[in-house]
Amino acid sequence: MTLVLQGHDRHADRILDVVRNGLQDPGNEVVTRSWMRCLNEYQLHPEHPREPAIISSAAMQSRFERQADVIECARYEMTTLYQQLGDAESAVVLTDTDGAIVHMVSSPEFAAESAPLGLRVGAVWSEREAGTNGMGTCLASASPVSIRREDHFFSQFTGLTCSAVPVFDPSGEIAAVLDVTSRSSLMQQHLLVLLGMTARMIENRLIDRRFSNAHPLHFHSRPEFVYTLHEGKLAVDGDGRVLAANRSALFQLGLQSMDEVRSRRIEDLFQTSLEDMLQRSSSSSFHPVVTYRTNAALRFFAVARRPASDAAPLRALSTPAAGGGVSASSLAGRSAAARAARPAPAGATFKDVRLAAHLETARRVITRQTPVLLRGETGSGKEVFARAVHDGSPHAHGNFVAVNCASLPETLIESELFGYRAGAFTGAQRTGRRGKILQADGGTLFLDEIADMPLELQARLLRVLDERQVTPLGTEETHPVDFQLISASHGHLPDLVREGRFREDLYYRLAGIELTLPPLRERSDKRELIHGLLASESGGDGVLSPEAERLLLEYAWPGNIRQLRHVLRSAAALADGKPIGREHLPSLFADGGPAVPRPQAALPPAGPAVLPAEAVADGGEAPEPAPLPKLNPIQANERQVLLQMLEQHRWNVSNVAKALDVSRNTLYRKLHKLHIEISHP
Ligand SMILES: Nc1ncnc2c1ncn2[C@@H]1O[C@H](COP(=O)(O)OP(=O)(O)OP(=O)(O)O)[C@@H](O)[C@H]1O
Repeated sequence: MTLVLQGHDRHADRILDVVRNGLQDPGNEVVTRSWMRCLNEYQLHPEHPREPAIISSAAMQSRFERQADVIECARYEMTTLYQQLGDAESAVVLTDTDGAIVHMVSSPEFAAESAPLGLRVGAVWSEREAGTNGMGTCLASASPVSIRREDHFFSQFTGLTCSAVPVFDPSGEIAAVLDVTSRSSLMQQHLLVLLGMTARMIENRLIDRRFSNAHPLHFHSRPEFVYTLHEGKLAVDGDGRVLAANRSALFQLGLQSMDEVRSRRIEDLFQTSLEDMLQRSSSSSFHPVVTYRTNAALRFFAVARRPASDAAPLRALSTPAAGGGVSASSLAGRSAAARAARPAPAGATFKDVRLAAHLETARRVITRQTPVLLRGETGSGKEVFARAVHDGSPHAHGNFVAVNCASLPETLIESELFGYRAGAFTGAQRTGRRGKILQADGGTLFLDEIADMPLELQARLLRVLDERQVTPLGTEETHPVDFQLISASHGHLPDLVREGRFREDLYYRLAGIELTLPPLRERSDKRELIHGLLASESGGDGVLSPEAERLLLEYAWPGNIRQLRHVLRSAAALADGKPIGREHLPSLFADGGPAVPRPQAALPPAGPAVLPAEAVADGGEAPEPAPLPKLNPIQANERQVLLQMLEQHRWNVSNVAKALDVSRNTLYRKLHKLHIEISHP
């Protein structure tokens, strides 16, 4: 490793000079004060570097035990942060309050290179031992710090840059330090923000964990911030007394310390009782209810719940019913059936070099519970890819549950995702319904077109991802859930974040790793894909003439694999057993020409295969084409027009939406209503 000692005399001189002659750069006060402590208090000298102090593994055991819940709460967040950084020459590190490293996430290469410097579990990074450094100086100053290369007291660390933030426990004491140590000194400001967010997530988890017998109370002065990282969070006992609060709660209540809030009653803080809040929260399906701050007459929006430890077993929600309720045991049975019956799409191939590498990466990171965000043009195979990741993952025995956020009516997304109790709202099924999130428990949840999720639901989803538990509408029961998350978008989410249409914190949550799938025209396995799909669309006896093959290989495929599948299906039907030639691929290759004709023989009367939405969403058995439900003459006409437009635009929904001047959301809803299936052949 090139973390060099070179120039250490000059480095030492600079430190001694600054300490003796006072501050030259007021911006560096934290560093200068640390240098002073190192020299005067700890009697360290920059010219006499020390060997890293390492605690024996026997002694570390008791530290692990002491810090067990903090480490447990931090483990997942640290892995997520590491994936987000995408910096192979960095480590995310957690120390206890003595500066001893208790957990670390990094690449094996970086771990091996930096271990001799003491960057490993068991090493102590307090200022007393290691001089000025991210972890030690954060502990000493009890505040976030960035220690860049030459800020380090000892020259052996000047190849590194560290950013560190304190993690507080529910009593307001520092419980740990979270640090990123990297060779790169870029983006420190950005890094401190990310670290701060991660620390808050750990702190919130710690409250849930240590106070699982208490009533959680979430609040904020703006309703859209309830259930987010910015919310105030209190743990309240059965008598309505506050046991713990997060930092945001103190800030919003205008209090300085935990002592000022501990043992205060809910009535003192919000002019209402805990019972009243619980009742109103429950009857509002856990949408935030208004409440007031006593003295400052401030208005808050709040949700109170029963303790997580009271969570009812899954059975409470699961009535076996034709209408969608599914019992835990029947779910297990269905899960097995789904696995047996769920084939990879016929002709599926991932041999393109980029795609194969992405598949490998996604399969690797998903085992570490890192969420995967897929980008790719419409029809490029994001769902098929997600399914392949699921099938090769440790959760493959569970369900693969796909939810298309754009195709669900806004009013239904919430109940589809979270489920509901019988009679939770007008129109609810008599038996209640398990939401998609619960269906994905033990398996994989695939959120397609995530950019179309309404903002209020983004907050609820974020909460589920943070807390790993779900509360169906109309109930107070929380159900722990364990699922792998893959989401997809063909838009650029950071742009939407910038425009305020997508929550930044949710984006970071989803994008543990972000992979862009190549469009069909760029895939190196195009030939194989064409032949595989043709075999499946023609029942195995389709043959391409050399000219047709060349045309297919050269075409730009704006609708990607979905379009290719449709074209091959039409061509196979038109050729009727003969080799497919140019004449069977009509106007597709005349630029801007009319649509590819769809042969009646291969399809139901009014268009492509029509599947009931339910049949395709859960990754269940491969569905049979269903008979077209009865439509009135106006609907039938509308349906015909839409099918024609889809054909003209090669099944590119965005382009059709543009041509009709409606949002994609509206168009998806319309398609759904008219039983036009888009995402599958
Ligand atoms: N690797 C593949 N091999 C064979 N067929 C594939 C492959 N990937 C996708 N397909 C086919 O392409 C079509 C579109 O795939 P998919 O629904 O996964 O795309 P998508 O990117 O999720 O589309 P959208 O952006 O519209 O949601 C489906 O018919 C699917 O079976």
